[in-house]
Amino acid sequence: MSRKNIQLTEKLEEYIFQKSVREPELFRKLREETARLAQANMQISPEEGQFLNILTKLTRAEKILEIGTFTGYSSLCFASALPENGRLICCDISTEWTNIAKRYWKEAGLEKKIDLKIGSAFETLQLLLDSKSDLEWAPGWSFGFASIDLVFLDADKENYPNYYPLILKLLKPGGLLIADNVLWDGSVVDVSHQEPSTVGIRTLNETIYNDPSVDVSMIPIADGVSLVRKK
Ligand SMILES: C[S@@+](CC[C@H](N)C(=O)[O-])C[C@H]1O[C@@H](n2cnc3c(N)ncnc32)[C@H](O)[C@@H]1O
Repeated sequence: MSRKNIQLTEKLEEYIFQKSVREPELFRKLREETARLAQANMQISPEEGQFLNILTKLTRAEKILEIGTFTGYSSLCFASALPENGRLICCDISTEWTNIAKRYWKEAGLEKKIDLKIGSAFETLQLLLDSKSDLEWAPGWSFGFASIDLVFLDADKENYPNYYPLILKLLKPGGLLIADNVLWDGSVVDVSHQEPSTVGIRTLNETIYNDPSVDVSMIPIADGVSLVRKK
């Protein structure tokens, strides 16, 4: 019985890209623009983006929350997979980076499906949980307990454990949390790494593993992605 995942050589990675990634031209343009930023490595890969896109379609998610938008690559992947009546709520602390995202939402014709909340993720999660009626930045939608189909977590890693209980409350039963960077470039298994980001990710991974209220699968795609289904 094997517990081994295939080791990806550069050649195999290239093969996966060549034979599976169908990246729209506009998405590629955003990657090129983001590559000029010093923080470009925060952007998800096209392979992961396509994975998020297919998960959105498979789950038939209609209401998605993204925590950590940056210049918008993952948001394009989610919004382009939403049905006509679907909505993506994006949350980030940076107007500078999300202004880039906004340009691409417009160019992709997806801006009417996306609402942006600038502010700390913790505050936004609380706001969504406490709100019974329309929020001025997300008109026409109600939130609160068990109101969201899918959450993508890709912001400040040290706070992942603080976000988790709020996310679980916001998710509908059967809803999906997609947590990004759960392998954190391998540092989760290296005890010499005790920086807050690594500790945050380790704590989240442990919490999810011990949480009987969810199903989980940790997938070695990109920097590691956990799929967490609320029972
Ligand atoms: C890894 S990037 C997100 C990448 C993005 N998903 C993409 O596809 O390009 C993380 C983002 O989280 C944002 N962020 C950091 N701390 C945050 C916080 N406390 N609340 C909300 N967003 C935060 C950063 O501004 C940054 O844009």
